[in-house]
Amino acid sequence: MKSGALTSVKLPADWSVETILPIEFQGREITLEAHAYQGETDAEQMVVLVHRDPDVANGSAAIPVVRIHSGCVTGDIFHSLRCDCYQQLQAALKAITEVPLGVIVYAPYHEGRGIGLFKKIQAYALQDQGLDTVEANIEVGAPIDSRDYSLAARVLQDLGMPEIKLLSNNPAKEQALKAHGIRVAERLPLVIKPNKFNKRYLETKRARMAHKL
Ligand SMILES: Nc1nc2c(ncn2[C@@H]2O[C@H](COP(=O)(O)OP(=O)(O)OP(=O)(O)O)[C@@H](O)[C@H]2O)c(=O)[nH]1
Ligand SMILES: [Zn+2]
Repeated sequence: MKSGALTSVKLPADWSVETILPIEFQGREITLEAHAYQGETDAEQMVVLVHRDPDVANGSAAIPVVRIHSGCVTGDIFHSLRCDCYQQLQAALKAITEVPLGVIVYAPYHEGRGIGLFKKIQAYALQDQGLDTVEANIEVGAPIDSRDYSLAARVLQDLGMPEIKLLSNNPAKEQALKAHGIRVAERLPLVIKPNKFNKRYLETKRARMAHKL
């Protein structure tokens, strides 16, 4: 295990394991590396999928295209139309498999922008009554966005990826990674066409959370 540049995150001795994960994607079988990481607490676990194109000479030296994806049970698993998470995840999978080196850092504990599944559904119920996504978080007594990117940054360092191309529309995510020592060479947009269920949510992200939509 390589030692990372960041020392702020206290990690257990055995904080990473690695295996191979074959997946079916768009009718094709793709074999990815799967790394699991364990943060300071049991709750902070993430899986990192790495795609390396075996046909590209020295592909591992390329600047990786990276998606840091916040867990969304309703979207990622059930393809909810209230958010854009599922489509973003699919677009990210496509993007990482089309480059010499591509990575998805999947953080289940970032569910609901860090407030967890129960409170997110509570916030949805308030949005049904007219609140927007920001107001609803405040109403349930939660921060608007409580995600912490220190572990993600530490993991990228461990993987030998101190410089990345970030798949995201969220400038705050880019800033947070930079603050934790990751160089973001480029931010690659991941814009999904709105539908009638997520139109207001996406509009609020643009207007109140500075997302580049
Ligand atoms: N609290 C809360 N969380 C939500 C809501 N809708 C989606 N989420 C969560 O928001 C997270 C995704 O964050 P987003 O703000 O959509 O996007 P982002 O990750 O900041 O930015 P991108 O990189 O551009 O996708 C997931 O964990 C979702 O579960 C909502 O209305 N309230
Ligand atoms: Zn979602």
